[in-house]
Amino acid sequence: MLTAKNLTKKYGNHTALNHLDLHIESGEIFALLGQNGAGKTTTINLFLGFIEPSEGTVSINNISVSDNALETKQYLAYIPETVMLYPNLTGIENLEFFSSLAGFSYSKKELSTFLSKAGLQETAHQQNLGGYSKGMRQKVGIAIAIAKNAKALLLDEPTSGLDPKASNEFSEILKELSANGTAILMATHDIFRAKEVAHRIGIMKQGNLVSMIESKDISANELEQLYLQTV
Ligand SMILES: Nc1ncnc2c1ncn2[C@@H]1O[C@H](COP(=O)(O)OP(=O)(O)OP(=O)(O)O)[C@@H](O)[C@H]1O
Repeated sequence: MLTAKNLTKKYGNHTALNHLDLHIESGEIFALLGQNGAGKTTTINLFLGFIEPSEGTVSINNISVSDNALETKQYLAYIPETVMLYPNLTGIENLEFFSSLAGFSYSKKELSTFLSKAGLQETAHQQNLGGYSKGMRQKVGIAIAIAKNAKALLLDEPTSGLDPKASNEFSEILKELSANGTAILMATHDIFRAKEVAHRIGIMKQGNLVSMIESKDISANELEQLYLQTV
């Protein structure tokens, strides 16, 4: 579903991402670990089409992002570290607006069901976003992904700043989306969460994907050791 071939991004003489080869299947959760500046956000931004590769290709559902930026966006949902929504609109109104941009027209009841599926308590559906916590905004981001029926979900440090319970709930929702066939690429600094939620984990260093592990083959402690040895 998400494929990078020989994907490289240079800024002047600096190589932010170096010959990345990666394929993430439908239903797979892939976590990218790595120190600040390792190239995780660059990878996500290339999949989103926010930046152009210097070399190589990136495709979603076998469609090239460079050649068909609009088409590939139909398949994608993106949750950045801080989900930016309209503070003066309610949860339902935000969801209505963003799903309409993707060409969907849902009833208020359907929109409310998506928010509940994303784990947002019903009392918050009619409240303005301005009063939401970070975790609640992340849930609206998840609801947008559900409403768009996204085949692929890109997440950039989605659990940073969430309390452990909110982070755990978030991981459970990611697992449900994956069970329904969504491919998920998640950049994170949370080694424990990566082990918990991902099927495979990649560790990046200075633009290179230097380790790739099946999470079933490693404990959280071993993963932490590997991370510390790698970066
Ligand atoms: N617009 C830009 N111009 C120049 N260099 C950039 C630009 N964007 C990113 N870089 C560089 O590319 C490298 C990779 O950055 P990237 O944001 O992908 O790292 P990251 O792994 O996401 O880090 P973090 O964990 O801090 O979010 C860094 O050295 C960064 O300084």
